[in-house]
Amino acid sequence: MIEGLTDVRVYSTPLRTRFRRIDVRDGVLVRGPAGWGEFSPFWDYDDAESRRWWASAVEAATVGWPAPLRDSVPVNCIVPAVGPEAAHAAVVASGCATAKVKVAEPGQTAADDEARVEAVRDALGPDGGLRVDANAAWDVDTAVARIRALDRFDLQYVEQPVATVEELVALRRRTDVRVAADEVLRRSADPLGVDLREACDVVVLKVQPLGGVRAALEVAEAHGLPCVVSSALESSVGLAAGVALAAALPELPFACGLGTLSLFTADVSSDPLVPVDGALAVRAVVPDRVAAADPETEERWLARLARVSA
Ligand SMILES: O=C(O)CCC(=O)C1=CC=C[C@@H](O)[C@@H]1C(=O)O
Ligand SMILES: [Mg+2]
Repeated sequence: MIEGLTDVRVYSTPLRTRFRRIDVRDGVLVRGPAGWGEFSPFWDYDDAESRRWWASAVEAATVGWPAPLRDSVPVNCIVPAVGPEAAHAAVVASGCATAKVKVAEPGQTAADDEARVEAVRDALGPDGGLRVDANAAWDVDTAVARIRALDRFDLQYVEQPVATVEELVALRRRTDVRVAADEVLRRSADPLGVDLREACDVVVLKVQPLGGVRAALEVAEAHGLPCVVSSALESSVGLAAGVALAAALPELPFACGLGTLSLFTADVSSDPLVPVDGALAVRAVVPDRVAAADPETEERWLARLARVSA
């Protein structure tokens, strides 16, 4: 057992829809004097990159989070790379006034993206917030053309359309649509030091990849741009850390990307962090319903935890 921690539980849950090229989400939940924390770096992250994810779990379990400035956090509905009917239904079922749509999925076409985004605009109505996330898939010319086509449906912003800071800067000179930075920040070795001036209008903050709520607050302060807190596709335990960050930010101008439990077939808690009227309550989560992972998954996570926490 790691010092100060009283419980270590491995969870594993199938996703409803393939997302980020995975079908099952798994991770470790740890309990300490301040509550529960989640450690769930994706399997394509190496041990060095996973250290910030571990720091986030340790913060949650041992010291907890800064005092909240609000008691609920508006969230967007997440729409994976599904067909237009399923996209429409996901938005309506969510009750959220804002939606984020995945675009540029490998194997899909520009027409697939446009049909999905059109269906989401239809479901939201003209006043809803509609953003897209390309996960760095485009080059600058492609991004300019695709964003122009998708902005027929009135985009709030486009998240990580191209891969690098330099490309973001070049793109921003050629589009009027707001640009949000995600991967350039969360996968950077130095999230405080990345030069985002001229690269984006919005910063996406994710608690685990940035090393905890306090570390993410420092990143927000360093960049001085409007922030959106998003999940790293976590169980309710990890989502609670995102909600705590969103609740502690001095300003929260946009809905947050924390409405991702709809992608899970089951949660670790009998009181899951799902949006009610488009918002999440700021509260602690107790994982009282952890479905045991298979022995091989359990073994893999405990070995990973031992390496990363060493
Ligand atoms: O931002 C949201 O609404 C949901 C979270 C989300 O999209 C993501 C969560 C986890 C991994 C990422 O590929 C993805 C993202 O790129 O933002
Ligand atoms: Mg993103």
